[in-house]
Amino acid sequence: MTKPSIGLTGLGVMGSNLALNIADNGFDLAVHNRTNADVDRFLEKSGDLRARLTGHYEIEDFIAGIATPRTIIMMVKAGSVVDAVIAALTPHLEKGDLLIDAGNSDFNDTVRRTKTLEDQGFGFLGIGVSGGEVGARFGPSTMAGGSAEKYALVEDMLNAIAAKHEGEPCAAWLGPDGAGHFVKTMHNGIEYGDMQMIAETYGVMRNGLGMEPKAIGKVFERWNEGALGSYLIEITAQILQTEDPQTGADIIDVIVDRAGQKGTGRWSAIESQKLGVPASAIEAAVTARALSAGKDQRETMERLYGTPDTVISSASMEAIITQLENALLAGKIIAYAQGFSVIRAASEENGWNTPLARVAEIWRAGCIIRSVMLNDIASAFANNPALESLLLAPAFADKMKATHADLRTIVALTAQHALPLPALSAALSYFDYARQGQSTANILQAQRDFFGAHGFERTDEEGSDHHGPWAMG
Ligand SMILES: NC(=O)C1=CN([C@@H]2O[C@H](COP(=O)(O)OP(=O)(O)OC[C@H]3O[C@@H](n4cnc5c(N)ncnc54)[C@H](OP(=O)(O)O)[C@@H]3O)[C@@H](O)[C@H]2O)C=CC1
Ligand SMILES: O=C(CO)[C@H](O)[C@H](O)COP(=O)(O)O
Repeated sequence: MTKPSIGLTGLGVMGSNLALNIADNGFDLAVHNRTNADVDRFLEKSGDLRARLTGHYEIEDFIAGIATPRTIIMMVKAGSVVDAVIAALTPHLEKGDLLIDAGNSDFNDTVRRTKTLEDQGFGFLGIGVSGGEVGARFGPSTMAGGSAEKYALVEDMLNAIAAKHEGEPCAAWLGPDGAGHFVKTMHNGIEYGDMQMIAETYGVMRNGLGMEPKAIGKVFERWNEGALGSYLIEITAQILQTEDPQTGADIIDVIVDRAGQKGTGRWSAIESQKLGVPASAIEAAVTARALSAGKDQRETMERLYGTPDTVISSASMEAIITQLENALLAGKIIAYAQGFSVIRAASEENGWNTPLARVAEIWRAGCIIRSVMLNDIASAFANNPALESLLLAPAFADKMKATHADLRTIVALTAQHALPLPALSAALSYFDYARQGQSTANILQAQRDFFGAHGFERTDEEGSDHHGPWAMG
C-alpha cells in the first residue's frame, strides 16, 4: 500500500467512527492513538476497511507514514490536550502540512492556534463536527473555519464523508480561523436550548398532567410528524418508550436527573454576552443544567420549602398538550433566532462573512439539531442575507403570531403549579421585551444618572448627556 496522505489521531468515540467513514469513502488513512491498545482494537474491528488503514503507535512513525503534503486530523479531547497534541506533532511536520482540529474546541483557542501554526508555515483548520458517533460514522455535519485555500484541499473528502440533504453535502467553509468552531459552539448552544425545552414539556406532561412515560413518548412521536419534526424530538419519543433491560422499568425513571456538560453550551452563553447579543433562552438552558447538577441542594430545598402540588386539573389534557406543542415551537423559534443573531454578530465582529443561510442548510442533516424548521430558516436568510433576527422574517412572524399565545398560557399555568420552565419562560420574556417599542429602560437610565451622573438621552432633545434635577448626594 502506498502511503496515505491523510492521518487521524484520537481513536475515541468520534475519531474511530470518523476514520471508518473516511476509509469507507475510498480514502486511505493512517491512524494513531495515545493509548496503543486502542489502535489494535480499532484495526481489529475495521472489517473490510482494514486494507485502507495503517495503524501507528508512535507520533514520529505515524507522521513518517503519511505522504506529504500531509493532512492530519486531530479528534482528541478539547482544551489543553489539543495544544499538547499539536506540540507533539509539529516537530515532525514539514511546511505545507495541514492540521485539522475536528473536536469541540473553544473558537478563541482556534484563532490563537491558527495564527501560531500559520506563522510556522503549517496550515490549520478548525472544523466543528456534529452528529455523535452515528453521524461521525455515516455522515456528520461539518462546520469549517480557516484558510479557504487549505479548505479547498480537503473539501472533496469532507463532502464525501458528510451527511447529505437531498443529495447536497452538509459540509461548508464558514469563514477564516475560528468561524467553524464558533458556529459549532452556537449549534451546541441551540442544542442545549432545544433539549431543555423538550425536557420542560416532558415535565409538564409528567408532573402536571400525570402522564406515564410511554404515553408522553407517543405525544412526541405525533409532534415529530409536524412543525416540531426533528432528531431531538424523535429520540425523545424513543427514549420515553424504552424499558430498562435490568429492571423492566421505564428507562427514564432509572436515569439520575443530573445533566452533564462539556463546555460548548456555556461558551455559547459567554460569547453571546461578550457580543452584547442576548441569547437568554440558551443561557437559561445552561443555567438549568447547572441547577440539575446541584441535586443534593435541590433535595435540601425541597425539604425546606415542601413539595408543591404540581398537578394541573383545571383544563382538558388534550387542550394543554396542543398548547404545549405550540409553546415548544415558539420557544424553539426564539432559541434559534437568538443563536443565529449571535453568529451574525460574531461574524461581523471578526470579519468572517459567515453565510447564515449556508449554516442553516448544513444543519438539515447529520447534526444533532437537524429539524424540518431549518428549511424555513435557510430560506429566510437566503431571501434576506441582511436579516437581523429570524423573528423579523415573514414566515417566522406568522409562526410566532400563531403560537406565542399558547407559550404565554403554558408559562402562566405552570408558574401557578410550581412547574419550572426556565428556558421556555426566558424565551417568552425575550419575545415580549423584544417586541415592546417602549420599554422600562428609561428607569435604568434615570437610576444610572441619579447615582453616577452617567447622563441620558431625552425624548424631546438631541444629545446623550442630559441630567436629571437630582442633587449630588
Ligand atoms: N461524543 C460526541 O458526541 C461528540 C464529541 N465531539 C468532540 O470530539 C472530540 C473527541 O470526543 P470523543 O471522541 O467523544 O471523546 P473520547 O473520550 O471518546 O476520546 C478522546 C480521545 O482523545 C484522546 N486524548 C485524551 N487525552 C489525551 C492526551 N492528553 N493526549 C493525547 N490524546 C488524548 C483519547 O486518547 P486515549 O484513548 O489515549 O485516552 C481519545 O482518543 C472532543 O472535542 C468532543 O467534544 C464532537 C461532536 C460530538
Ligand atoms: O457536540 C456534541 C453534540 O453536538 C457533543 O455530543 C457534546 O458533547 C454535547 O455537549 P454536552 O456534552 O455539553 O452536552
